Amino acid sequence: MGYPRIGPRRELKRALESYWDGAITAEQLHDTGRELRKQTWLRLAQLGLTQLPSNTFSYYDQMLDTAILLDAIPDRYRKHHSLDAYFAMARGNDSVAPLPMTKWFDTNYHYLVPEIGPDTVFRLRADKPVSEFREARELGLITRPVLLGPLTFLLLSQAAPDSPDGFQPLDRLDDVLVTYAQLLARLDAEGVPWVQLDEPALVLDRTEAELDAAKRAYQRLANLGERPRLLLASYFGELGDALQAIAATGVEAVAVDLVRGTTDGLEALAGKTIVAGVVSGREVWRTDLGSARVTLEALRAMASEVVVSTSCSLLHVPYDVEVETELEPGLRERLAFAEQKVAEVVALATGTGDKFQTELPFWVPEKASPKAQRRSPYAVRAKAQAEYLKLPPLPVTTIGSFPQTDELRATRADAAAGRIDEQEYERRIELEVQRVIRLQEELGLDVLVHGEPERNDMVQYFAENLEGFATTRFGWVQSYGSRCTRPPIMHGDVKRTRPITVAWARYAQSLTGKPVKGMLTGPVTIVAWSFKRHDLPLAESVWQVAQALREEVTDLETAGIHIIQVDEPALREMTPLRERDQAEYLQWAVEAYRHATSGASDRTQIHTHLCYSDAAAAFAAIDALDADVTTIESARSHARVLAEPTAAAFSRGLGPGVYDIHSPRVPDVAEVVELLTYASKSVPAAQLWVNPDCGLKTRTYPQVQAALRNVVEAARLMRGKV
Ligand SMILES: Nc1nc2c(c(=O)[nH]1)N[C@@H](CNc1ccc(C(=O)N[C@@H](CCC(=O)N[C@@H](CCC(=O)N[C@@H](CCC(=O)O)C(=O)O)C(=O)O)C(=O)O)cc1)CN2
Ligand code: MET
Ligand SMILES: [Zn+2]
Repeated sequence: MGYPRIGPRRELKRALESYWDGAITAEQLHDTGRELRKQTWLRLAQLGLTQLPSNTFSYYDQMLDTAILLDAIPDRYRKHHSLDAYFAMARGNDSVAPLPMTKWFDTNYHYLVPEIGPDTVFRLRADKPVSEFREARELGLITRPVLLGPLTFLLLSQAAPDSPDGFQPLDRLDDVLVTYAQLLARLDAEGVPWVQLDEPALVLDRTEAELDAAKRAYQRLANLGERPRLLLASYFGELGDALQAIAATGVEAVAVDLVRGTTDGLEALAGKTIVAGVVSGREVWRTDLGSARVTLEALRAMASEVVVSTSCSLLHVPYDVEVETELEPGLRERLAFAEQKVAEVVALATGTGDKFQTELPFWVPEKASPKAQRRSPYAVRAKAQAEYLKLPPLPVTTIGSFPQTDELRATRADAAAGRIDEQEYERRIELEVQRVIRLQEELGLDVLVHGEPERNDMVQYFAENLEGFATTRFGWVQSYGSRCTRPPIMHGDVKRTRPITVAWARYAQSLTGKPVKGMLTGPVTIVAWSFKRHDLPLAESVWQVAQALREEVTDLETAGIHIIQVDEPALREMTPLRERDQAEYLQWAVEAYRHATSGASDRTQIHTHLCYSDAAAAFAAIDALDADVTTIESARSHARVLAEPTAAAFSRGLGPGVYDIHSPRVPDVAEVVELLTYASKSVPAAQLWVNPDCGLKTRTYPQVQAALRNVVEAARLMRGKV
């Protein structure tokens, strides 16, 4: 369905960042891209894959590539040269802000949200799919170009700012289809035998009108005279009601996710090819080949042809487990990354390969745990905290991380390679904590943080310090653009064997008379951004992490930390895609969060932080977390979320972000005052906090210093007024 593209050693990341720094030319960047594509196709062919995808490469994001393919480029980006326009849409520049970025379904991958208006002119710019097809053909390989389908493209786009009320990008379906039809004709003329159209949006709850649109769209494409054969690819869940709509069209093949879905109802696809996604593209356990064969056998009775595949693109897993020589061998042999998964697909198709069975213990659910609850209700705690902490109105704080400098990353790399000993490592981190504390005191912040300099990543760091997780050396997975994470692998029961964050928090607190906020990543987020177990319900894994965090909260309190933040930026991301599954998830997710935090005494203030989340939709869940203070991302959207009735009903501490940390721009005082003035209309002054949108780790010190100075100044101006 698709393959990682960042490079086995993150070659694309390095090339992109060098290009953005002006250190290499566009031609050199293209050379890296070409080489990565070539290596990928050759490797896939060598592994025995007979149907190779193309056009799955991207310099930043496939959604953005599709907007370019259709020439749906907002005017403000048009004055730039094409590659620069592309990166301006992706990252912004001095004169123009980027397109918004958001989560791709329930993954940790982020896409750019195109803008479609009633007047957007669609025009085919087929260069990329055509040239990638030709590149592979020059290597002697015929590929299947992969395109984002028209439904998913429009359903994930946003209405351009000047659109009339009620306009939806999907209203432009007919016009977009004209361009897709031209594209299919163009690919046909190139000799392309098959085209894959990705439609993951069809596995979500869809209205009748949307299902009708899907049926109409694919009927129309299928009825074209000159076209390659069409593979409509669904993934991340079951097609449900969309199955009938698609079955009624003339597409030759349909890909179905048989890891998250079943074969139920697939008889509807009789006469078509079923591309059977039996190897998970989302998790890293070896496939149970025996039960996959049973599934494939069942399908043979339903379809004219069965093709073996992964459940979705392999973009979401690392390249190769063989290079992870430091993993415990007993664990490594149970794992499959992209290369191993392709080998599994080939083994299933050819009927070869060992009959590897993942025999894991069956989990017996424990008795329901008692309700996790703080000792007193919020109002009582708020009073105890106000008396104890004596914070000024509109307290100023940050979200946790300070800039991750090259020196810090080098320090971590030196420690890992044994070039410096533990003592020297700790000395360097102490110096960084001192610098961060001093800076915050100078700037006049009210609640300080230690800056997270010891953490490589907010999830990986905890995983490295808990039992039950393994971490990799090269297992990078793209999160957005050039940014990657190495998701930890949950493979056993999670246990905390020693305090994790306490020593650094205590050290930071010893340097200042102001309160230092302890900093933990929440149970849902730690699990969401890890590879999960498959022998244990998700809720149980999350609960185990919650128990470990609960112990950490108690130790932080004992060490004299009176404000503790437990971040849950992935709370919304892990929400099941279908509405019918959402209530149950929210219940156990919230329960786990409360288990992690409810050991705290009344006067300990619990903060939580959410970002990349549609806070308006999440306010009810946020309220249920029962945290004393919640900080959310809002600067980029000009705090519009606060206009929602759900926000007005929110009765706890709330810190809407006033500094967009995803941009190098420094907000001025007037701008922050304006945001705070707006916020103070819906949030009572006694509840309002002042903070950036998110952590500062991707920014530089000069930016952070200037921005925080303005934020503090704005808060002081506001204190006189509210
Ligand atoms: N897990 C996770 N998911 C998340 C987020 C997050 O913070 N964590 N934030 C949101 C947005 N996603 C993001 C994802 C990644 C990064 C990010 O900055 N990633 C860094 C890597 C972070 C990391 O793990 N760094 C390690 C390893 C650094 C490294 O590259 N080391 C070199 C060697 C360095 C040297 O020799 O100097 C190497 O291994 O090759 C460290 O600092 O220790 C990057 O791609 O550049 C930011 C946001 C949502 N999802
Ligand atoms: C993606 S949310 C980040 C929260 C974390 N405490 C930080 O500041 O980096
Ligand atoms: Zn955040």
